[in-house]
Amino acid sequence: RLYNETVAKAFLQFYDRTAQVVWNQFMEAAWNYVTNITKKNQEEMLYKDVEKSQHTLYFGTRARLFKVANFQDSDVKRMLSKLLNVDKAALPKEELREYNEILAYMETTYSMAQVCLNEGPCLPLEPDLEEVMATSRDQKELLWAWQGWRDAVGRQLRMTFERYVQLSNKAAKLNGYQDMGALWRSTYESDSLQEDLEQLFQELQPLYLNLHAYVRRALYRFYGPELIDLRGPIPAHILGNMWAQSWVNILDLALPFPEKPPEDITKIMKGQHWKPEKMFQEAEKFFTSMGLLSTPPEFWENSMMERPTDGREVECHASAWDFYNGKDFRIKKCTEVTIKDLLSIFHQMGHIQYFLQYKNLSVIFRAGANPAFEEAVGSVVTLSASSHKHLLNRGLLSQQHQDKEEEVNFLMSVALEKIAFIPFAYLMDLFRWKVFDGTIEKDVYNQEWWNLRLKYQGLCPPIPRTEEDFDPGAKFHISASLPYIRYFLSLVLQFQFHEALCKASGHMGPLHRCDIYNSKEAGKLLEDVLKLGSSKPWPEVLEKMTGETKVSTKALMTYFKPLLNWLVTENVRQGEILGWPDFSCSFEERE
Ligand SMILES: O=C(CCC(O)(O)[C@H](Cc1ccccc1)NC(=O)c1ccccc1)N[C@@H](Cc1ccccc1)C(=O)O
Ligand SMILES: [Zn+2]
Repeated sequence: RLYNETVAKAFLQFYDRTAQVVWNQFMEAAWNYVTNITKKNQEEMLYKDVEKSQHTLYFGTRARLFKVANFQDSDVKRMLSKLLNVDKAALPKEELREYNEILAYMETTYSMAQVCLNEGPCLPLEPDLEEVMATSRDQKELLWAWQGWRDAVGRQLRMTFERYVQLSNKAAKLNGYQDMGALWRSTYESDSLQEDLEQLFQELQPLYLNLHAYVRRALYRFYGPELIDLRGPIPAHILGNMWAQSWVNILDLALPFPEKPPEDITKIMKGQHWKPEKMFQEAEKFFTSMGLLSTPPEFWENSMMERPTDGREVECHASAWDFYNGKDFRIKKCTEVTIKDLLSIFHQMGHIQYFLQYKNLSVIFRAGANPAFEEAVGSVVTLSASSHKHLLNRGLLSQQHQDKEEEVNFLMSVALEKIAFIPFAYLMDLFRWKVFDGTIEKDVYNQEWWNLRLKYQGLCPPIPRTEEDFDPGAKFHISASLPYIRYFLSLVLQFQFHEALCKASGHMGPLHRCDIYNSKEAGKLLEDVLKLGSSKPWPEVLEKMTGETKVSTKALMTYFKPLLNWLVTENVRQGEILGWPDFSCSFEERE
């Protein structure tokens, strides 16, 4: 039967109306589960997931019947093509059930894991183990938390992950993809994605290598030669973060001008009696100050802003939720009153703003132009929110702190967050793409993980690792089957966005002093991009925002230029070796 364009439009309207109901029911069930982890709530979620998959499969198979080639309406063609990928719904019933149980098991194991002190309490990751990793300067205590977490999570997921890979690849093949990595990469609609990513990574290498050498020296000064080799990789447990993905918590050890320490904003927040709700209001106020949309009452009624104290088990990893009814939007976060959590809430509120802006589109287009755009929206606002100009304006700093040396100190704090993150965000999916395409076989998962950690981040595990361990599983996104390359791309994009929004706001001067707060012009530019959702190819959307159609590291390099100059001078002065040439993460063979 020749399906024509008119029929296609009716088909897509029917899809849209039914999808809103089915997706809303699934999101409610998923929300009930992650905010109250019980067997019953898991069963309810798995049931709603099956219903969602049946709906997806019904429309996915029928979308294939349309001869889109001679259709006129580009929206209709784009919508139909997006329906063709049914993801895991392509699996036979029993395997879909097994797959969903595996996904729930991995994510729940991660969320419920704790590390127990010999006699005494067991510590969850948030806030306790993260607090240890951020504040302890005792490498034995850091090792206890680092190893304990990997024993409690990674080791438990190893076998399940192997089956997860098999079923993921089967689902990908049933959708016409080589493997699940190919399916994940397809969301970027680019046939040169991997080459483009490698190019971006290479451009950022000088910045990372100089930061790595400088931080290695700082850690050497504090922990001494028994822990640090000035020509080698850095042990992964002393960087201030469970995964060494952000180094900002060791700023005190790496401050370029220690005689001009930055103010402790967390202390100021606590002194001003900030509460989680006020943190959320502060983030929302940033968006409304730009003329963007405010959150509806449902947001304030239904969000989970703190870890519950009624004994419920919850998933604490922060996330933003769209309930696909144009009204109900939520954030789930186990908020602590810290500057780190305030900035994280800005990031989550960026997801919410995207939901609000595209809520009148078909559900098919209710997504970011690509996943990196989704991640970049909240992060770009964070760049302004964390500027001294903004913090001073909001009463979170008592003075501007902008003499030359304080400026280097500030840029160092941003670099320890953003530049340290680059190789981590890049390798996370380099690892999984290789696992999915079979380059990394299951009997070498852990050593291949550490090969990548050495090659890209210049890190080594603090103690010998075996193939009973599964260290990648100790990171949320791997336990939750969440792609990660979006964060790498977002890191570059957010500076490109920042430059464009700062220009629109009429900002003159260095990028790191720009604050787009209150700028209606920047708000308008952002709004025009966000309300497109995923209805247009992302290069078109990028051009609307920045005038460019390609992701470029230029803005990021401009932002950090003053710091790179200082770092190069400092590293030359110290005679540093950049990188970790000819090193492996070897351990003396145990006698
Ligand atoms: O994981 C996050 C923040 C959580 C999130 O907002 O990206 C969240 C991840 C998530 C959790 C559960 C289910 C799905 C995704 N993403 C969202 O809430 C989200 C993303 C896209 C659309 C709608 C919501 N950040 C990453 C990377 C990062 C980002 C920013 C600063 C530092 C580090 C991390 O912590 O490693
Ligand atoms: Zn995010």
